[in-house]
Amino acid sequence: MALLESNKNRGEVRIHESLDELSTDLADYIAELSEASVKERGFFAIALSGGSIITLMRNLCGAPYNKTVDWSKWYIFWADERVVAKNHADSNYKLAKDHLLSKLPIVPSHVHSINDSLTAEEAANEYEFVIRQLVRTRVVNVSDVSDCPKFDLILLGMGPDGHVASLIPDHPVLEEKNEWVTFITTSPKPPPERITFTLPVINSAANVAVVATGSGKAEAVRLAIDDVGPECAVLPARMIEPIVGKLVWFLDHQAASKLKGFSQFSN
Ligand SMILES: O=C(O)[C@H](O)[C@@H](O)[C@H](O)[C@H](O)COP(=O)(O)O
Repeated sequence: MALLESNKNRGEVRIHESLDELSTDLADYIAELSEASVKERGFFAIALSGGSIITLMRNLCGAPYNKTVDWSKWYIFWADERVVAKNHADSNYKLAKDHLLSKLPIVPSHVHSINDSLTAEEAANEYEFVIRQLVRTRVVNVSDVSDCPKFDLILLGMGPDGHVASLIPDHPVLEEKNEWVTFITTSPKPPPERITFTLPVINSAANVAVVATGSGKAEAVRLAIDDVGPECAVLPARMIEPIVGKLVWFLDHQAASKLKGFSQFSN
């Protein structure tokens, strides 16, 4: 793993030679944040996304993490979810359950997935209500600087169009300032109906990690990280700017290949 120093305002940029190396680093990073958070607050509230990020977290299921991580303190949420039944192949809950959660000793009542019997709007409202209850008891921390929850870690994938969670480019969802969880019915990446954390919630987290791999993401990575002028300001991934939290990018060489300063790693 190497650190790229090009645009420090955009967080820490970690570049990996292979997906194996990235997975190892990602598991280490998550385990370290879990330890720090459990020590400090007694809980670890982590929000997952859908897509390749789940399989890239696979190392958490093996040694040493299966023994060293205090899984009993983990509380699982989703930064976005597709509005389908929980046993549907498109469900982000199912993806995480099949590849991760079923292999870890996480307390079932600590897994907070959406209610799949509701409409997208109802599911978003109910999910926000659930999070509000957990903020009240401080299972989920509260931000000192915004009227938002402060998740210990929000993990995001990124699409080739620069979307993160279900915050898609040029959509009014990017303007949502009042809700914690909202919904869309027109996602270009199927399925169209989704619920999503809003930008204020993501930007209030203690830690946000964006994971992007493959050459198809290289242009979006460049627009999200490099100093490329005002036109990139509307890219959802560029709008990830934690107010006081820490932003870390996990990239492989292909996804990082268009970043300024990348050539030093490619020889
Ligand atoms: O439910 C979803 O589709 C997501 O949460 C979405 O934001 C995803 O993380 C990105 O599209 C990256 O997905 P890939 O890593 O599979 O490209």
